[in-house]
Amino acid sequence: MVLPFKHEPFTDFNDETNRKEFEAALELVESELGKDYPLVINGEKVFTDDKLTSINPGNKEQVVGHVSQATKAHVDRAMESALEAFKTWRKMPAAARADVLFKAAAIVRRRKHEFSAWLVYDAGKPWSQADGDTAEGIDFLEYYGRQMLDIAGGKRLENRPNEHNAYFYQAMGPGVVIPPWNFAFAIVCGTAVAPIVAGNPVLLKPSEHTPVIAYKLVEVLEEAGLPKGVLNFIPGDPLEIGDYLVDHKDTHFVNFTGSRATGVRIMERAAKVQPGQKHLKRVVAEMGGKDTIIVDSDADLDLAADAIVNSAFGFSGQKCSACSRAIIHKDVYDEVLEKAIALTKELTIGDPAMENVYMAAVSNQKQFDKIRDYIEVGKNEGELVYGGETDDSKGYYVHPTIFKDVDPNARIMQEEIFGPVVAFAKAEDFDELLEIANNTEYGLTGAVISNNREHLEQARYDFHVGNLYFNRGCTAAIVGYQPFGGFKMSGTDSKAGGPDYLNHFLEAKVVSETY
Ligand SMILES: NC(=O)c1ccc[n+]([C@@H]2O[C@H](COP(=O)([O-])OP(=O)(O)OC[C@H]3O[C@@H](n4cnc5c(N)ncnc54)[C@H](O)[C@@H]3O)[C@@H](O)[C@H]2O)c1
Ligand SMILES: N[C@@H](CCC=O)C(=O)O
Repeated sequence: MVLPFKHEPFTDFNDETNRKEFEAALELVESELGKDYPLVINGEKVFTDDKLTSINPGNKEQVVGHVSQATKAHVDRAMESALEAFKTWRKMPAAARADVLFKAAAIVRRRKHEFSAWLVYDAGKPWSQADGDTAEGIDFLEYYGRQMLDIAGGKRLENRPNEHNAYFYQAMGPGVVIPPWNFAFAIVCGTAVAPIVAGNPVLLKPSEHTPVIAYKLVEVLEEAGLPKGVLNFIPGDPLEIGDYLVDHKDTHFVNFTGSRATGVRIMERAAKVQPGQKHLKRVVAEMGGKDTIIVDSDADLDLAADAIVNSAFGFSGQKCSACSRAIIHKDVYDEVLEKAIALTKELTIGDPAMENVYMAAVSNQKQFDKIRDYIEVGKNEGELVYGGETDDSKGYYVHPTIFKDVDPNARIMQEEIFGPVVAFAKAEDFDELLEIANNTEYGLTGAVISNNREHLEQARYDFHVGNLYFNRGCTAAIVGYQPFGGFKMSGTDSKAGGPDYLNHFLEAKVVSETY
């Protein structure tokens, strides 16, 4: 009997014992940096000469690992092994498939700080953010295992005399999983294990920025008993194998999370039927955000400032859910801005491998350059009232940055920056707060800080985002509690960590028997 789902608790780093244990995990992982990692195809470890090097974003000199890169020929081999594995994995009882996930969750839980320490080095995550990422990965394993058990029996249909009707779900076939680097354990884990537990073998192409922690997941699933060929690990240059994976005639689905540009490209390519392809491909594409917190005239202003600062600067704003727009009622604008600046001044920034800091380096040079450029753009679009400093001499450090009096149509109000930059703007009344909140092409998360029940109810239906929060920040959805996915150009609204998620990777079948 499986216990009810409960989300994995976060570690309290004020506790001396927890801090010591985390430091020990960092030491362990540091002693393992710089190793070589293979592809995994049909359970076989394949080392290639062409390797990508993963570095610590907080300390560019430090090599986290050298990871073999797959070619198109490797993709073909991986697909063949996935097709072979599909023959048996799809018929494995749902409970047995779920057990692999439950066992993997138990393994990761026992080695939780070690996984988080890998995230500190591979993704540059501060301790608490790394801990949250690992906890979310555990949650996905526990939640999707249970969800599979729940739907394994199918749905009830009506029966007539001498006729028995059955409605059940079956796997679709092998698919491709393409995650981003920003939740380098949780999203990799969730987007891979959901189709797997549903019975579909997977080709996993991790982000080129965080391949080592992705390999650690592959090891765990193997240890948990996943049969060979069900999870093929094929890191590689997206320019070489990205389109090839999506276009492959045997790809049945693409489970993608990443930028709008890549998601749209995948959608378009996957729609084209290739020679020899005998099915339509499904695409789950969870993409970017330009997320807004609106603050009403009647609101808890300390809560508002806290929500804005933590949603904008947690993990340096590198969350699709991050608050990059704070739209404030004119009566409380100055006060909220002042409080937000005061809170931001208290944030600590540094190398996350050295101490438990609030913010660390951003992920990579491309990210750093992009954010720095947007800060320059912002200087012409509003008034820089805090931060703006950047330094990539040792790692990719960007300080938390606040602009005020920005036109809601300005570039820094419309384009996803994916860094620690938040723009403030003023609105006349609640209608205008909502109008500005909705005036982007994205629709992922948003929050309303208000004591006015009528206004909250108005926002419930008129604030067009997939994940809307009242009187809290707009980040940190929890599996099973806030299923996650966006509207508009934020994606296909897949609601990861929610009760319908596995259906994206299943076909419903009806069998009707006459007696
Ligand atoms: N909506 C969500 O749930 C969610 C969650 C996390 C991140 N994101 C978004 O992800 C973005 C940041 O991640 P990123 O920088 O890794 O995004 P990205 O689009 O650059 O890369 C995402 C993945 O796609 C791969 N890729 C790149 N080009 C490809 C191609 N032509 N074909 C196939 N695969 C290709 C990359 O190698 C990577 O694995 C942000 O826009 C963020 O908002 C969204
Ligand atoms: N699910 C995460 C965001 C994932 C994207 O980066 C959150 O709710 O903050």
